[in-house]
Amino acid sequence: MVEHITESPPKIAFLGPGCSIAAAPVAETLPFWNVTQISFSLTSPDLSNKKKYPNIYRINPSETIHDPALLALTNFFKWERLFIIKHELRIFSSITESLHALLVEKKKSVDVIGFLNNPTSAIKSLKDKDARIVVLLMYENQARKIVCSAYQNGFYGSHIVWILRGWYSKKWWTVNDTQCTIEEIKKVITNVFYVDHVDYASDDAEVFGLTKSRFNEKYTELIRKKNSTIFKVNKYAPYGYDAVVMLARALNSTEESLRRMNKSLSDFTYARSDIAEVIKDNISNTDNIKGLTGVIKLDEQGDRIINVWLQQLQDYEVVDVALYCTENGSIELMPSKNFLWTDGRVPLDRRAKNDILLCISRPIFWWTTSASICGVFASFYFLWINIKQGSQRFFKMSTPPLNNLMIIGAIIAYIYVPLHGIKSCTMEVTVLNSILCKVDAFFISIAFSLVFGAIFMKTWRIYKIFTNVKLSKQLRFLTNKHLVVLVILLVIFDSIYLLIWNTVHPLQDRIEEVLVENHHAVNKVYFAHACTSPYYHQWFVGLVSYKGILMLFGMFLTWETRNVSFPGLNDSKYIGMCVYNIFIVTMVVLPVGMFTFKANVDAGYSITATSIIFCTTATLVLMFYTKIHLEKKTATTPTHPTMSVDKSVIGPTIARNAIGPSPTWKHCYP
Ligand SMILES: NCCCC(=O)O
Repeated sequence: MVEHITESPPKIAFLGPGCSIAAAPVAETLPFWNVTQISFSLTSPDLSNKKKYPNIYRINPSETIHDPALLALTNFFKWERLFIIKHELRIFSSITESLHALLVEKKKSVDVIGFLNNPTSAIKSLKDKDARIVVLLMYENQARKIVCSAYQNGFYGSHIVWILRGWYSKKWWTVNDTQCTIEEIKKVITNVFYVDHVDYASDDAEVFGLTKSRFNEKYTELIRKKNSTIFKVNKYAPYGYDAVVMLARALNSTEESLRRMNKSLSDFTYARSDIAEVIKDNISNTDNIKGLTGVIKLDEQGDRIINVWLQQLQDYEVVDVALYCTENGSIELMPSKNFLWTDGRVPLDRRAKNDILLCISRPIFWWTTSASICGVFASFYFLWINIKQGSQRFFKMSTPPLNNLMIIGAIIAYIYVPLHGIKSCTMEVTVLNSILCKVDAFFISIAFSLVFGAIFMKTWRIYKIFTNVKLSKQLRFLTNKHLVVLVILLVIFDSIYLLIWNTVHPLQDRIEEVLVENHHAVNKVYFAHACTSPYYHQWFVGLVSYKGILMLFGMFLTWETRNVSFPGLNDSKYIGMCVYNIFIVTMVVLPVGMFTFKANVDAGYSITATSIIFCTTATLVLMFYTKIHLEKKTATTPTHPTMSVDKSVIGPTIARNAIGPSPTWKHCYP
């Protein structure tokens, strides 16, 4: 620029330069010499700033002309989630600003990722965010880097769409300046769109002696004769032609205007701002003249108004598939052209979501329900035996009232199993399910208190009998009535706890996301019904803690009385087995079932239901079947209660109390 300015004759106007990063400083400086500048290829939105660049006029449109066209393209395919990758140059930052503002105004989700030299982190970020629709704002050499990095990082496929600027050279991916081969790059650019302002008029009218087809022939011929590694067909060539035409016309009309003022263009010096103003006026007024690129219309910023092509790369050839009409915002589809997609479908802007509700399968539900029904019948049978045989020695010694409570607990536990699995399996929360949630919690909690509470009380009494010196005083509080009352107190405590829980933070049915499977084009999201409440975990831990403490204490008592062997306390061994059984099921199997439920509803429910049925049945069998068996056996061969205690194991205290049936024995086993 300085060379041109300093060399004679004085320059009235500049044509170019070709790239915004070179043109911006020129455009900022030329006004000091009163020189006008015409652009045929500068697209930076910054150059529309008339305060900063008062002397530049663009025969070509600004990049912002593509924004509404790109918006229309995304609307056409219902893409709402977009990613912009920009090269950190001023031109692309300003393009990004205007595009981002428009997309956000239209409620699109837009994520902008910038890069300077190494595109790897940008690509990794796209991959992490599962980007699908990616707009590239960069020169083509950087686009090749991006695409190569996408290949190297496996970020490509039929689900990804790239939207590029149409001013890249025709086969821009064939330039070998990356670490990828052309074939590798071609694997990435399977779904590519260009937004590209129109470069030729629709008709073949003559402009200054040349039609567009003749111009194109001459231009391509010229390029062909040149060194093909340097000279490539540039889409701005007809704009260059039109720029010269427009400038020539403007200078002609300027001369006319100046003549009326008794001035001439030949009077121009760098100090003649008056002449510069007339030139600028005449450029601004060259509206609606016909050029090779169509009718030339400039907006108030001196930028060209023109339609935009929406093009698609089909079989690695650019195809005009639709025309965006800038003035009315409509899209005109090209009748003979279709959008083509590598897998035959329009890619989605995000993984499709396929919601699947997991339900307990019918066979599993019916199997467990059948087992529970059998359990209920067995429980009633044991209840009947317990009541009927209550006066028989072995039943009587095992505390029939506690046994009754235990059987009632077992029945409730059995009923819990189908109740837990019967919840309606629809994609909506129902009132019935919420009621079942609450009932479930009451059932399992009360069942536990009745079954384990009864067993615990028995163990406790055995422990007291064999470890307490002042047995007579203590046993007054270990009568059947007292123990039954204690079990009922546990049930009351449970009920109060659950009532408060459900009043303060009611348990509700909810549909929870339990698993997400990421497939290429679709996200399978699995849901299941779950009972939950605010502060669920805190409430749950509270309930389980007190039951856990009771259970640990029960374990301790069972361990302490493990060597007691006395036919009068014939079920102590079985009580111990029940306690271990309940402990393992409650502490290990049930939590496994709860956690498995999240990954596999059927497996989770099966584990939970089976463990409850097994644990309850084992308890009933151990506590009652053995007694029935013993009762039958002793009915045929009468035996006399004897007591044997392994003194070395149970220690002196137990041994001392275990010398013989105490007079207070009757208090305990009336
Ligand atoms: N329109 C292609 C060149 C971009 C620019 O530097 O203005």
